[in-house]
Amino acid sequence: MAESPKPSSSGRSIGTFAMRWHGNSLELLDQRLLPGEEHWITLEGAAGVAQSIRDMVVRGAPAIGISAAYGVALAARHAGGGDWKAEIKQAIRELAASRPTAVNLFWALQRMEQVFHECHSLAEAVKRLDQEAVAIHQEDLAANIAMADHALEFMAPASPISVLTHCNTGALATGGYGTALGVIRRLHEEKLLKNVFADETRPWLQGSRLTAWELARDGIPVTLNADGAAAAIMARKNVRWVIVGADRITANGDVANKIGTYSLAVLARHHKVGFMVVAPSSTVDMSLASGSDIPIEEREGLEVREIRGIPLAPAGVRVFNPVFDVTPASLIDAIVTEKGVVHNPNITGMRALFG
Ligand SMILES: CSC[C@H]1O[C@H](OP(=O)(O)O)[C@H](O)[C@@H]1O
Repeated sequence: MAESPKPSSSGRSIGTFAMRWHGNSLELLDQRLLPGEEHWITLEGAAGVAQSIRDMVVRGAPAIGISAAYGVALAARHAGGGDWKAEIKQAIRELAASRPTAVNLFWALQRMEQVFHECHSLAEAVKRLDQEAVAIHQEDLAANIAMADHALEFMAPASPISVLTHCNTGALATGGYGTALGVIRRLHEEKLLKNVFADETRPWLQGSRLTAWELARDGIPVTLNADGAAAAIMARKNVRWVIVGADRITANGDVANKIGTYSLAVLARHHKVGFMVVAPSSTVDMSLASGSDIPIEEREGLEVREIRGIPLAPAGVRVFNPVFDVTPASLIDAIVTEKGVVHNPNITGMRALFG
């Protein structure tokens, strides 16, 4: 079971699988080095947190938002005391520029900025921004638990099922339990999980390096597969659901998620396998009408050409490396959030839950 945030005796330390908040510093588990090495990085400023998000030391839409919130709290904690307001505003700008697709980042920064504007002194800002960041973290963990409840009630499997998942949506990517992986954890806890097929999820390998590592640590039955095996698995392995996370969900129910999610949705529809998206409401962006409005991050070609410095392609070959894609609502059977389930998502269903 992934760790849940635990306040220390000082009440200032909140720890989970991927991050530890100490009030004057943030520790991040460097996810670039997993599964081979568990190395923690200690950060004392917003710039370091922004760089860690950009470099994917920490990744996963909710975890990006939570880390950014702690980054703003660090900016207040270590403000020089001169023009402290300018320092905090600059920190928010730097964090907002770290990655473009996961709306959780901007949702969290907006919450922190709202609190910041209510503060009349640096001392007040230090205290209240710390409290708000911790609240964002703890609310995300609570949302993870609520989503698992809603998903189990919605799926209501009569006997253990096999599922397939993509990327990493576990404790490493969230406040400490998981979105899609939280549902998978709950299926296992309820003895309703036969097996999880985990896509390796090229090129960054969140599936082989992170999901397989998380699930194996928790004794959850996981089978790692090449991304290209997903179709054969759906054709032959009696998978009941494909369960994935999200980085941004628009007003009509379109979903941006890790590259490869869209093809899984097409395959699932073809093979009559259920397709479920699990994400907290901090991932919903009702200001965008459809998935075509979502900014899709493209990362360095090196991430495809090499792995840890080992060439996998001719040096300098041109690469197209979008790290997210958009799955149309029409291919999604259910979007599960802590506020409830949108079945066969569309603008009406999304508005009913998110206004
Ligand atoms: C609950 S994590 C949501 C989402 O974030 C991941 O992207 P990345 O690893 O690039 O941060 C992936 O798309 C997950 O599904």
